[in-house]
Amino acid sequence: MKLVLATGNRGKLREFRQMCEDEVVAFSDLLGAFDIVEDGDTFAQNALIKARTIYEKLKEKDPSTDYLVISDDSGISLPVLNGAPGIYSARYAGKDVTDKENLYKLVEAVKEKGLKSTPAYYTAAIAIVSKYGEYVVHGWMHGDVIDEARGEKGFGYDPMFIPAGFHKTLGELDDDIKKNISHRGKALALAKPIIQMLKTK
Ligand SMILES: O=c1nc[nH]c2c1ncn2[C@H]1C[C@H](O)[C@@H](COP(=O)(O)OP(=O)(O)OP(=O)(O)O)O1
Ligand SMILES: [Mg+2]
Repeated sequence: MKLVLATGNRGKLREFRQMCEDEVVAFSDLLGAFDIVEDGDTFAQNALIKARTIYEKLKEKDPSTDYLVISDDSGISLPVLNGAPGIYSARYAGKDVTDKENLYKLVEAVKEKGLKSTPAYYTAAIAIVSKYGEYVVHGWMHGDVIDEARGEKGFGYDPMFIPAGFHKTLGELDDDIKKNISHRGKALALAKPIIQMLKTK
């Protein structure tokens, strides 16, 4: 069974493909690319919005196929910023901004607090939508963000995030380290048995 991933984020698509044994198809390959309005109040609500939207459009297009759609809504939260940017991580620097603009705005926010580093955590909510129902699982990754960006690996805020127990940023660490400790990897570890159960129904 193909897993359809309801994301437009290339970094996420790469990581899901690295972590999933099943073939992961980007929804844009089946439906063309389009934005989905994420107006939920939580990561879980936004993940469900994305997975439901793609599932419904696929069913309209091809009613005879059983699709299993998964999505990921994720972000970074800083207690020193009362949890910001949180669910607004993708648009922290504004509408239609790049990862780099978001990253450097958060680096500046850490500097404005007069800090060299401060605790932070990533949250990932993965939603699964199929004809048998809907499921949501979560994963978190704790660490610190620093007042500079180091390395080009990963995506988004990775160059300023140092996972707990490490001294390098996720911009400096390889994907094969990140996938074993990340919020996305932990959420996917919970999603996989559900996906397996749905595949065998
Ligand atoms: O592992 C990560 N490493 C670095 N940054 C990350 C990570 N995980 C999420 N993030 C950041 C990127 C984006 O600024 C926001 C996700 O926003 P989010 O709406 O879930 O994703 P998105 O808009 O990029 O793509 P989509 O909604 O199509 O899945 O948090
Ligand atoms: Mg998004």
